[in-house]
Amino acid sequence: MNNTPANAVEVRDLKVRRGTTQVFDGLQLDIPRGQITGLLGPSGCGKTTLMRSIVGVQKIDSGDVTVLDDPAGTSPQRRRVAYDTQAASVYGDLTVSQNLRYFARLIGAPRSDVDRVIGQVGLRGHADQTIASLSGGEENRVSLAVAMLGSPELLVLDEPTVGLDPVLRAELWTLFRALADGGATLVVSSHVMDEALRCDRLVLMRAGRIIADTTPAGLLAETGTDDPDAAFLALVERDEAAGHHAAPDVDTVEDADAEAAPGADTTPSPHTEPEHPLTRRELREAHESGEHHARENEEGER
Ligand SMILES: Nc1ncnc2c1ncn2[C@@H]1O[C@H](COP(=O)(O)OP(=O)(O)OP(=O)(O)O)[C@@H](O)[C@H]1O
Repeated sequence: MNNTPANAVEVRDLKVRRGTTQVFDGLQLDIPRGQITGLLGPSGCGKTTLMRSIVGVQKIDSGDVTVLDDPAGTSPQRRRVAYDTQAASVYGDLTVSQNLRYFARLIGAPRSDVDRVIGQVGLRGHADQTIASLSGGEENRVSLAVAMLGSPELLVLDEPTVGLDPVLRAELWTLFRALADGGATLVVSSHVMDEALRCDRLVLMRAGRIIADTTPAGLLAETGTDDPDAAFLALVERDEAAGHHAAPDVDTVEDADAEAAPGADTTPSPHTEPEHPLTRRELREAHESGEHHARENEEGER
């Protein structure tokens, strides 16, 4: 196993089953520090499952996921790794700044971080609005702001720009670049291929496999096109020509609820998604229940 400190994340022989779907069957991946790595691929290819594995909330069957030199999900990472899920995980009846002050206290981030992150996600004008009164895109930006509290070393962002207009998307990518320039490592998933060109590195996934691990320039050069969508299609065709299946076997997703860890908060709420526990949300739950959620990864999915 390569323990190069230059990597923020190392995935070795990862096998993950979700329900009856074998999502990964021996995945290998290195994610370098201080860069923006884009995770791209069609819906269901395993992007979220990989992110969950990196932040340590996904039960794995076998393999190793090493994050910032420790096993994924271990307690040293609680403040060093942030996870922004697809579903915003904030309190609807609190204002933007109340939410951020609350989460800042939980993770021990300086109070001055609250103003900083509200400004960075462009929500200064909405700081005193309740979450329930925000648009979906604004609410997602609050969740992103929560992830940025405490200046984590690794930010894992699941489709952070979904539903945003092109101007806001461009602003957020400028922010991601500034965070990486400041030394942070970002893992960002997206369906939008033109966002791929803003990453330092691209991991293109298909049906639980990595079909390309490259750079934007490498992707375009390798496929002889200047259009990232065409480049991705070319790689998919190449993958198909090599005899790989289009999708993993999916028999049922009926047992999706079985993924909630014992003790996890499964109370339905428009602002939480039990299936995707948030690292900072875990902190909140641990705070509220007095329990330590490191055990979630041990007990995991049933
Ligand atoms: N709770 C679950 N129970 C059973 N199967 C699941 C569950 N969650 C995900 N899967 C399956 O695992 C596979 C990978 O899903 P995952 O959410 O990681 O994909 P994704 O690439 O993030 O998709 P999207 O871009 O739509 O978010 C899919 O086939 C999905 O149907």
